[in-house]
Amino acid sequence: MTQKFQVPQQGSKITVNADFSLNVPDNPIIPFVEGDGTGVDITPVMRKVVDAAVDKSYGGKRKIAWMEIYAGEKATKVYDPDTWLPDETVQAIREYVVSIKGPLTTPVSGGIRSLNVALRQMLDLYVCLRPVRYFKGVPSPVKEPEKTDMVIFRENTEDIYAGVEWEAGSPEVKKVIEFLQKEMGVSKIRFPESSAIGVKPVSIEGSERLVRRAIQYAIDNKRSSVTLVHKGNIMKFTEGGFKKWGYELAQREFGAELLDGGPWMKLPNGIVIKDVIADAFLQQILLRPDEYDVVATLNLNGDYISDALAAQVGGIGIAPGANLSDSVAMFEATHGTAPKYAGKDYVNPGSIILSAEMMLRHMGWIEAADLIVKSMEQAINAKTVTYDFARLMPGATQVSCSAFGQAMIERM
Ligand SMILES: NC(=O)C1=CN([C@@H]2O[C@H](COP(=O)(O)OP(=O)(O)OC[C@H]3O[C@@H](n4cnc5c(N)ncnc54)[C@H](OP(=O)(O)O)[C@@H]3O)[C@@H](O)[C@H]2O)C=CC1
Ligand SMILES: O=C(O)CCC(=O)C(=O)O
Ligand SMILES: [Mg+2]
Repeated sequence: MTQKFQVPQQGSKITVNADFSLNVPDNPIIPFVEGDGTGVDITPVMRKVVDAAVDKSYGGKRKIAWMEIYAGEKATKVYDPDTWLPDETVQAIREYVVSIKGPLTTPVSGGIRSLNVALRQMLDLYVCLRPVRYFKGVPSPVKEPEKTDMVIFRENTEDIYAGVEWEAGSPEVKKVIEFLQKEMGVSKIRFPESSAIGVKPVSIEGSERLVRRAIQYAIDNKRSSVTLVHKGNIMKFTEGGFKKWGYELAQREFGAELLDGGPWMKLPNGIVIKDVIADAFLQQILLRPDEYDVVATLNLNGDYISDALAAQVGGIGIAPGANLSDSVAMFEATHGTAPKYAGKDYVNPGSIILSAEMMLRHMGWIEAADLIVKSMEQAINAKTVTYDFARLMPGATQVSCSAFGQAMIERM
């Protein structure tokens, strides 16, 4: 099949060195996936804002050569009705090293499995990095939102999220149940005739590489603690394993020592390694958010925690993220396609813009990244905001998705 996307003439590839540092040319080719639903609204605004920030910061010396690649509904139109995630899209994300994507729809119950999850698994993007911080002036449901300043490291390739499951009533699930009952002695499946079954794989390697990245991040960014969030009291070998392997790694690779007899630990530089059970964590982040800093957790917990923490600082309209392997980085918003608002130029583009801000920082284009943060802070300060903030912000001027991007550009 001939390649469906156009490689820009003017740009060149970002490359990776043996130590995983990047060589970023002045005109890097950055692949982007527009995304389904509100992707058509937020992705073009993100590109405009990024182009303006780069132009203002480097006076034309640097410029991104955007390259559209396809996934989701748009891929079914560009390729054929059954092609949701073309091989060449996956290959481009791998080859061009740094990319950004809009949200992709996953139907509930039947239909295709998540393309987002598939991308993370196929490219082994094992870290889902989601920083959560407060922007002054953003309306929040908590009294002191500025106390929430956490960086989530969510394991991105394993867990019940990996999608190993069988439908109720299927011949496959019957086989699995029979195996569990007859060969594994499982007697606790409450309704064996009508159960669907899912499997939760959690490995030592998968847990260790995630916790390693979280601890290294805490060290590099002078953070105060790393908290392992798990449900290890109930799921002893999977979530409990994650906690155990996390502590062991901290001790073995980072020289952590027991704190007051354990189980909490302390690194030689004072960073505390601790753990908390997931349900308790979800109430403590509301009551005492300042006790948490870097958070390392499994895939499903991380999904829930991301949206919950985002709400504390104003909602998923400004919650950015990155999916990372050792070499490849694919940036994306925390939120989904918000289908009811699709194509209405209505939603907040802040989340994908801040994901692009993370991308620029990752590329070492710090000045442009800083300019994005500054202009967003100023637009919010001027109470020029999209519906999600305006409905909670007395005296705000509600603007469209594209007008919010424009308001940022005017403040650069
Ligand atoms: N990485 C990805 O691509 C992701 C994809 N998805 C997929 O997206 C689809 C829809 O999922 P759903 O559960 O509705 O979750 P969404 O995150 O798409 O939307 C939930 C709610 O969040 C608010 N919201 C979402 N985006 C924005 C934005 N840009 N600005 C302001 N508010 C926003 C809206 O709240 P309100 O109604 O209050 O205005 C919206 O109704 C599903 O198919 C899901 O699988 C979900 C998450 C991530
Ligand atoms: O893949 C999806 O559709 C949902 C993913 C999601 O909610 C997330 O990664 O935060
Ligand atoms: Mg989610």
